[in-house]
Amino acid sequence: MSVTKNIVVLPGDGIGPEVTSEAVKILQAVCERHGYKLETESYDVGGASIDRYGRPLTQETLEACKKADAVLLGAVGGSQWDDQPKDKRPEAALLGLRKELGLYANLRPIKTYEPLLQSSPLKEEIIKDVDIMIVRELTGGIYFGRPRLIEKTNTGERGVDTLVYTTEEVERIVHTAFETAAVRNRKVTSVDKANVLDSSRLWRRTVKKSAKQWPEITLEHMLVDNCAMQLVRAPSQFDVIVTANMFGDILSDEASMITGSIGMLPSASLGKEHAMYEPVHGSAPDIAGENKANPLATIASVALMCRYSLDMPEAALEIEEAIQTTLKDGFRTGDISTDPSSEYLVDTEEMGSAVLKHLNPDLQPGTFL
Ligand SMILES: NC(=O)C1=CN([C@@H]2O[C@H](COP(=O)(O)OP(=O)(O)OC[C@H]3O[C@@H](n4cnc5c(N)ncnc54)[C@H](O)[C@@H]3O)[C@@H](O)[C@H]2O)C=CC1
Ligand SMILES: CC(C)CC(=O)C(=O)O
Ligand SMILES: [Mg+2]
Repeated sequence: MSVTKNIVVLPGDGIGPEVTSEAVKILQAVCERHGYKLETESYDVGGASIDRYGRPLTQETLEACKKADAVLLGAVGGSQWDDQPKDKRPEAALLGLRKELGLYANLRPIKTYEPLLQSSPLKEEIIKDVDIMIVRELTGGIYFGRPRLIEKTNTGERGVDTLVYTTEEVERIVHTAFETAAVRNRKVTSVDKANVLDSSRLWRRTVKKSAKQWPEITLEHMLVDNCAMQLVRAPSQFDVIVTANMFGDILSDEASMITGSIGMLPSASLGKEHAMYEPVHGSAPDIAGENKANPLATIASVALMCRYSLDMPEAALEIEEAIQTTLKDGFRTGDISTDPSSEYLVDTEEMGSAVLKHLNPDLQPGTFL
């Protein structure tokens, strides 16, 4: 690994630029501390790219992402681009990046932060020991299947989406899930809808067959509707959840409330050659431009970047520890605050600065993995 870390930053739309700029501050600090030079290049993506170039993702941006050590993305989307044709919508940039960079494995850690136990709408005794890794398949399934269209019929219109999974796609995500479980608590829950969908029947059959390579890991199968319920009823039963693209998308937003807010959940999108890091949340147009967004999901995504892409595992621990101590000291953005008159109620920039101040070299074991 060279002494320079080259990162492409794609701030995107809405709160994306606000949260990525706080995360870059943290990345800069840990690179300096560990003797690396950080070089960042920023590119428009999503709606910002449509406004500037007429396209949500340019070839230049894609090429830059391919050359970088890692990519940090904020979020894309907003109602002002709703009338664009589907392949020119901001979200097409995200799907395009994932596909073109081969990012088939999306890791979404959900771990309770002790100081936030009271911010969750769920009871403390239900969420207190939660430590789940959702492993979401990211480049297949219904978001990518063809045909996909809306067409006229004799009586009106019909909309069509297509859900396809191949054995190869299932095998490689199962491999990620089992290898992840092997360094965690050795349990994989494969979530599907095999009582109805053929793609899920193939998924389940392939998972069962592949699982034989990891006899030391417990495998269970769960239908997605039951899983949605179990995540609220008894989330500590889960270690690694492996699931299809859309199921993982929905279940992770649901699971974010275990931690208190969607503003807390980071993610790593990994492929064989490239990696992209992004918060689980979207562009939050309702609070965009107000300096109100919680930057911790994006800051925690930078920790994952240090661990999986930059060969800086100590820096990952430092960032995760700094988030913990910042929360322990009481700092809260609005989404995780239970006291609107607290002197510790902070804005996006203040939260980023608080984490920066808490970066501490004397570390406890990390929070994720
Ligand atoms: N990865 C991405 O770029 C994603 C993009 N989107 C896009 O984002 C746009 C808005 O989508 P929504 O369904 O509203 O989902 P969203 O995740 O942007 O927002 C849902 C709710 O959570 C709040 N929220 C989200 N992130 C927050 C943060 N960091 N701090 C505090 N509160 C936060 C928002 O204010 C909003 O009330 C849409 O155009 C959608 O397509 C949605 C999800 C992911
Ligand atoms: C464009 C969507 C698939 C983005 C999203 O909601 C996600 O990846 O979580
Ligand atoms: Mg989502």
